[in-house]
Amino acid sequence: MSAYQTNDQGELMIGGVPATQLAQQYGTPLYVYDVSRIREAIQSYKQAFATQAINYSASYAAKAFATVAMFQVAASEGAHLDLVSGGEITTALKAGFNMQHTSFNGNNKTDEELQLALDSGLGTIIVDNDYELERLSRFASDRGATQDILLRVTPGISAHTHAYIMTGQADSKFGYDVASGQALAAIAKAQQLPGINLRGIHAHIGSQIFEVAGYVAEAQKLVALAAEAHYQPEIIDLGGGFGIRYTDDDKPLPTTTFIDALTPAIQEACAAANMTVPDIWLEPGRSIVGPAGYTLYTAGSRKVVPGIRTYQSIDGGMGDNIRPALYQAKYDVLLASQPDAPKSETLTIAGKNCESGDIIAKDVALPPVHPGDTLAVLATGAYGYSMASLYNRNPRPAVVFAENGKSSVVVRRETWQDLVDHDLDYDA
Ligand SMILES: Cc1ncc(COP(=O)(O)O)c(C=O)c1O
Ligand SMILES: N[C@@H](CCCC[NH3+])C(=O)O
Repeated sequence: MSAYQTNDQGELMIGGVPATQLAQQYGTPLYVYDVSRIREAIQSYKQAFATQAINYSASYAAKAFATVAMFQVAASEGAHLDLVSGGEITTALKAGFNMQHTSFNGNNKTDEELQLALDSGLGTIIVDNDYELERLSRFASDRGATQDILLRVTPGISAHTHAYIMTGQADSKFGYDVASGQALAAIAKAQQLPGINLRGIHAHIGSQIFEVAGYVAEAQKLVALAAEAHYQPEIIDLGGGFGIRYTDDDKPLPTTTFIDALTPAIQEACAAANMTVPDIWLEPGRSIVGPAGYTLYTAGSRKVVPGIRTYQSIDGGMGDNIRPALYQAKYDVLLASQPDAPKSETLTIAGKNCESGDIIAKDVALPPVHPGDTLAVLATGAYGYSMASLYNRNPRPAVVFAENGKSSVVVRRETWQDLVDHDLDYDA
């Protein structure tokens, strides 16, 4: 699929609605999702597994974009949810999500979060460490309950991605270390503790990954760990991390390529270890919502630094998209009214925050841009809204869903008044 769609007039279309119309109707900066693309991405996991003789579950990793409306779309497509905080659990409850179909990850779950998970009947808690395991055992036993869990382990695999989003290598804050024997000990311990039903093993090797080799190695490592522990898992959860296209530099693999590689890897490893093939669980986040999301901005002031570059400022920036500043992430930018017009300008798209590093895209080729024009940044659907901040007291943008030519607000725009509503006077 092309990275974007246009209508007969050559205008950028999102979910069947012209992007300039969305900008006019709802204001900018604005997050817009093409909901059909979210649905297609969820279905791509189902279709990829359909050809495999294996039981599976695909949980949407909510951290990529956690809102009530998104969880309702996930439910309508039959996806499960992976949650990482009390806030995400509360969002799932508000969305009316079947909590049995959710899992709960995180390296430092608080007592309140564990109790909320138990209160809400959350399906599977993915336990990260002994401190959590012992408290969960106690909390569940105290209420006469038994909680299904997986154990999160760190398999010692370095995926080729940005250092900040690598998680599977041994030097990581997440999970029980496999190499030093922590994971082996945890499997034995979890099987003994009251209030705990150990259903399997979980790992996540990183994010924005474009190779199957890491997943194959991960699958083999998890099966080997189970075999060494003389433990037959019901579930092996390989996490998420499937890479997407931000610019032409990124070459994402089709979902089927990943599934076609990791399924036989698990089957063969299980056959060699004389184990029954467990269910495979995955937790894709970025690949479900990333390409479906656009951020619309209005062009404002411009500064030409002769012989160096031209800064074109927009009415948003690092507050709504921290990824360029945090990971040196690259994005494509389009002139929404005529994305395919001849590109005669080279512009650096600068945010409005008080940071020199608040640059959304450097030296991008664009048609002539004038103040008031709508600019669209592509593939901002994952980790844009969910990592947004209030830096400089810029309110967070609204989120709009567009599908089949219709659009509606699913998160209302924050106002300046919202920002001060939480402030209290201090009687100095
Ligand atoms: C445990 C876990 N599962 C799933 C994900 C989702 O990853 P991605 O959005 O790259 O698919 C993450 C984030 O990297 C994660 O930490
Ligand atoms: N937030 C990161 C990915 C880390 C995901 C969580 N483990 C990103 O924007 O790429």
